[in-house]
Amino acid sequence: MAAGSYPPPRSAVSIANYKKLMCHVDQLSKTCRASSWLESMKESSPTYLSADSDWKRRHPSALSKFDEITAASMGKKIVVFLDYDGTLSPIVEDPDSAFMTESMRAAVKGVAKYFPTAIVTGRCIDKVFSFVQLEELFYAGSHGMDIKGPTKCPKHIKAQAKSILFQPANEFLPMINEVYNLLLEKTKLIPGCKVENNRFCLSVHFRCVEEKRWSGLIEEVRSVLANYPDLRLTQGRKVLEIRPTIEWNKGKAIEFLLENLGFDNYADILPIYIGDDRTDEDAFKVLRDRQQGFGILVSKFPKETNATYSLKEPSEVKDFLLRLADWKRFSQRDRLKL
Ligand SMILES: O=P(O)(O)OC[C@H]1O[C@H](O[C@H]2O[C@H](CO)[C@@H](O)[C@H](O)[C@H]2O)[C@H](O)[C@@H](O)[C@@H]1O
Repeated sequence: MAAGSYPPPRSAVSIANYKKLMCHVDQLSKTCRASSWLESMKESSPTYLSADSDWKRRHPSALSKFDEITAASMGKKIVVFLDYDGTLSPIVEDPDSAFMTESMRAAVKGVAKYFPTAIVTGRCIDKVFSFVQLEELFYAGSHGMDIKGPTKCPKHIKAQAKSILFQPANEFLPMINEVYNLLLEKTKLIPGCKVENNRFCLSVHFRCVEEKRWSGLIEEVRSVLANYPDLRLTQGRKVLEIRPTIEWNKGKAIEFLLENLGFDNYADILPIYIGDDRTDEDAFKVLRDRQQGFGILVSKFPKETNATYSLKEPSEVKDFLLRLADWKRFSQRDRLKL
């Protein structure tokens, strides 16, 4: 008998046995779905690739190809997009302690002096602002579902861009808060688990949860979400992320920002996006598909990516940002000398 066929063949199996069988099939498929989540939780993100040398050729260091990047920007306006965790700050166990260094802050401030610069993060804006503390930046929090212009506008930012405020998932706020409370309750007995409210999305952290408890955790999370079909589950670096099912992500957020920065000719912009996680791939893909600008993946290991270039870790991100600001400063000075 084909599993799940309907109506049940009465001659072959009694109704009671059929129900038992269906229950078993249902359990089995739940276990399969949970175990595929479990497998994915065990992997890093995005998926690691084993062969190294070809990857480095396809995604060379943005530092070694710095001249190529600046050459492509000739006659164009560079716009800088920066992910936060794992890009500007190293990954740490406690999400509340993911501070960026003073020298990284100075490097970000340096690029923002010359180029429109945005932080694009899964965090809520208030939280990421408490880490970054730079008023001259655009912020796209909650995976791009909360976009805000700078509170202190550098001269090169057009006035209309300053007032940007866009929140495409507003109607989901009550639901997100309800699910946040349910998840707090459901996971309170799982040692090391932390639920973070990122305003328009939620994070369930399992970095500090013993691996033997991961399957229990994913079951709890999925049991809560079963009653909320308008929310979906994705995964980042040792974190389960819950967000509205709307067609919005970091890629859409950067498209929105590019279109609303107030430049006359959108085609004359060269966006540079630097990020380390799966959610950043949406932004890399937008740039790749539009053949506009460059994605830079931050990773020590080869990973499947839509980024063009790579950087190994936040300290290299800092070097890249410092170099970009220096390059602009010197090229402006040279122009003045002419
Ligand atoms: O888009 P991002 O800025 O990269 O935000 C993605 C998630 O980042 C944070 O979690 C990650 O960093 C933590 C601190 O280093 C680390 O403990 C955790 O394991 C990582 O997944 C943030 O806490 C999450 O809410 C974001 O979704």
